[in-house]
Amino acid sequence: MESCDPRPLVAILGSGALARFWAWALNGCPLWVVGQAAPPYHVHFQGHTDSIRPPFYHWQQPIAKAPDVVVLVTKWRQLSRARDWILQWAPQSLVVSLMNGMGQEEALAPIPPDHMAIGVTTAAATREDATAQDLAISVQSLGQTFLPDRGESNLRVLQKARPDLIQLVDADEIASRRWQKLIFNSVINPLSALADCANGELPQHPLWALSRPLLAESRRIAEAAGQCLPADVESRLQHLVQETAGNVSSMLQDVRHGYSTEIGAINGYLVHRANQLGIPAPLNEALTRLIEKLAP
Ligand SMILES: NC(=O)C1=CN([C@@H]2O[C@H](COP(=O)(O)OP(=O)(O)OC[C@H]3O[C@@H](n4cnc5c(N)ncnc54)[C@H](OP(=O)(O)O)[C@@H]3O)[C@@H](O)[C@H]2O)C=CC1
Ligand SMILES: CC(C)(CO)C(=O)C(=O)O
Repeated sequence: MESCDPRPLVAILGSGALARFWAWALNGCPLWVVGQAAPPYHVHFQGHTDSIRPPFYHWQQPIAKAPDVVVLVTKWRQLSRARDWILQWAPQSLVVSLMNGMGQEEALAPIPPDHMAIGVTTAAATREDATAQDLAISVQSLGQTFLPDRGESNLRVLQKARPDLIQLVDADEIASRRWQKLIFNSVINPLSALADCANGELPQHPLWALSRPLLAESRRIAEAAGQCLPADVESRLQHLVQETAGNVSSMLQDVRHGYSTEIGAINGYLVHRANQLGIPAPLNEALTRLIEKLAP
């Protein structure tokens, strides 16, 4: 029998920290997770632990029904597999990406741009798997999640499910928020990966001396690309570092596990845009090379 639930069916692609975060945050909504690490997931937040067991499919498993919305929260190294899954199982679904970095639209081709809603989140969760059977995350910050408001009713329903977490904003606001997040990641992620420390320890580390010139360089690139960043971007960066103080950045987690990182979509993207615009990006280029050497 057809379901008459008016809420969209959500497929969360990926079974890592952010995927588990959204499975927890949207618990109670019709959703399932697609990935390699099957539930239950234990979610530690503010001294409490919730255990959730969302319906789950392995990547290669056939699904019963196409989802209305796909929430894309894999790492860049797994993006082509996620794209192929969407093309096979959910070609008409709305794809909401909350991945860090830029260039998803190009990387997800041939999925049409009007099937994509690229958003951005400042939520922070760390994967803390004890064993392959004991999967957990620690939520450091609920953050804010911005999605484009293009009149899609499915996104409005999702926003109403978690109005405390999700905001629908116009295209200019999304672009500005994405650039801000890109710039924050371009500073916090490679510096924490090189310093091998949690975000909150960074300001005391000698490598943090690079943060100001790096921020200035990235800001020049953003402005040359037509993005006017808020005047207080530096204090916003410091605030994010404090808010995610206990977090091991996603880039440092990758380096520690010996996985390739998302540097190409973060600092590498800034270098690419700087080259297109004919302006220098020596710090972003140096950091990209250092991280690529650390985690090829
Ligand atoms: N974590 C965070 O706080 C934030 C992350 N992001 C972004 O979200 C995206 C996803 O990041 P995140 O969720 O942190 O990535 P993770 O490193 O936690 O997970 C990445 C992938 O690792 C695989 N995986 C999960 N569990 C295991 C396991 N037990 N053993 C081996 N592999 C496992 C999953 O693969 P599979 O897909 O096959 O299931 C998963 O998609 C990235 O673009 C990131 O930059 C953005 C904001 C905050
Ligand atoms: C906000 C931040 C820096 C939290 O660690 C993040 O997005 C990441 O780790 O990739």
